[in-house]
Amino acid sequence: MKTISLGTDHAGYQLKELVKSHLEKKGYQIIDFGTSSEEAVDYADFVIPAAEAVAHGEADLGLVFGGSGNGEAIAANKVRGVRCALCWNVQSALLAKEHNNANVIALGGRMVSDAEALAIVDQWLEASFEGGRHLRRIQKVGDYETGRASRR
Ligand SMILES: O=C(CO)[C@H](O)[C@H](O)COP(=O)(O)O
Repeated sequence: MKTISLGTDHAGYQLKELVKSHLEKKGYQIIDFGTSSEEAVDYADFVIPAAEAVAHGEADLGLVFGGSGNGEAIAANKVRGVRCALCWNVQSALLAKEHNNANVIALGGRMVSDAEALAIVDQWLEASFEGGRHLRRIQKVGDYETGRASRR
């Protein structure tokens, strides 16, 4: 069974706990990088470690949470090797895997209902990367990230 890393700030804490319980019931291994309460914190301190766990191969996939998910996606995408997609509905989650092969997704706890969030997570986990033209595209992004190809 896959290992999934989790990271959140205070605004995503409740949703992180809900998703954690949902995934544990399904048998996933969880690495929880916190935060562990609704006390205000800075998302970079929790999201970047969760993203690094994916980049370093300690986790297969990662989930990051915040109020909107925007800053969390930005932070996760600073980690080399991470493709983090902000997901706000089931369709965006499906495409995050089928087209982008996102290895991390970001969710906004103030943006989606609990039911929507669980449906998003399940859709992303169940979907498959299509490859083909999408592989070529994510490879170009990866080549830029590793400095092998300038886009100018
Ligand atoms: O979504 C976020 C970043 O994109 C944060 O969760 C949000 O900015 C936290 O806001 P506040 O400190 O007002 O609770």
